[in-house]
Amino acid sequence: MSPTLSYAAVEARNEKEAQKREIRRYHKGVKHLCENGITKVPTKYILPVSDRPTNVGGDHHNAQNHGLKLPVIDFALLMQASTRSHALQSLTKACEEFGFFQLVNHGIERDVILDMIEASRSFFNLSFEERAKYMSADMRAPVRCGTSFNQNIDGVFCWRDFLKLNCHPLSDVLPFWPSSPLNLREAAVKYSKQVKFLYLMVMEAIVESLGLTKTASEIGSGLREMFEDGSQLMVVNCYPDCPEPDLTLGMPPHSDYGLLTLLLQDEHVKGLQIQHGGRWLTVDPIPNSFVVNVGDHLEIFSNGRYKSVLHRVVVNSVKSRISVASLHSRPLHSVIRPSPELVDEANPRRYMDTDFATFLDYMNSCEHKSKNFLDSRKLNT
Ligand SMILES: O=C(O)CCC(=O)C(=O)O
Ligand SMILES: [Fe+2]
Repeated sequence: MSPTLSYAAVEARNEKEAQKREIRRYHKGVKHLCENGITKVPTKYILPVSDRPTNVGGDHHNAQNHGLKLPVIDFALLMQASTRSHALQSLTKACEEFGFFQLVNHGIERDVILDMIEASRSFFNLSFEERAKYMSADMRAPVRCGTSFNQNIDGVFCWRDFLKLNCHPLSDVLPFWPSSPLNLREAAVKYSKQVKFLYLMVMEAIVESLGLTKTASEIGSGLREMFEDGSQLMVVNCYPDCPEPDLTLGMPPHSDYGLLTLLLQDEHVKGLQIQHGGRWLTVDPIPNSFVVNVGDHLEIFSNGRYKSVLHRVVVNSVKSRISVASLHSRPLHSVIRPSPELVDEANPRRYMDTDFATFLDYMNSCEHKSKNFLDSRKLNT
């Protein structure tokens, strides 16, 4: 016979059940929420006033009103012997001053890019049940669909759903990638390969821009291999239009963990903001370009000369936004450490060794805020 519960106990139990149902609902993602016709942002997504996009540091005139033209790096000029050294100087300046730049004349065919965007959009237009097949809490899964920033840990959720495709080694992971929409695999394979090539070229230029001649000549042709066998994670971000965009964010302030991120921004819908000079500045999209940014691993590798920069995403009430970020680093278990050529008496080593696996463990264990992972790797110099 079951014990009789008091009225208060029944109420408390019902309340708890309702809360659990609510949490399960949020874990289904923002797209699902919107498809069910919400007209207000649920409390779970409402940021404290100080973290809201319109009110950073009490400065109501920041962010959205200030467009930012990031430094532009012309890939074709970087690849041409007669113009390389000038282009390298621009690259150094962009990495030192902004940690971000826009890469134009990158040579990736327009169709490859448009097909990737189209396939991404189609994926998020699939039914919830279809997308849910790829939901997983395992950070190392070859494919992972989810919501918010780190949904297992985030106190306040952010207004983003994502599809993460592990791209390396491709032949091992490909069978796990979504089989619908039908064009997704083909589009993502073509796109990821071409972006990887672009990354390798830019990374080589960055090694040169850091003046790592010894590293480059010692490793010789091995330099390419050093990065070629690295990890590549493609993150397709979907930010549905939001009824109250001032209360929440598509992504909270964060830095990317890898060496470099190559980001395909929506050409028509702004949203990316970077922190520069103590303000949040909106990046104006340049058609047919990539936004490239320094990640934590490059900050470590360059012994702090190039810094990863905080960025976040704001949402809007009119148009949903898609972006595709390709995050590149060394292989999962390779050690990332400051290049010995950048360490001497005047420039002591500023970071301890780390690797991608350590980062994943960190992400699983605490709320990833701002640059706290990188801070945990800093040495007191
Ligand atoms: O959507 C964007 O513009 C930025 C995405 C981003 O920061 C990321 O995926 O790490
Ligand atoms: Fe990012």
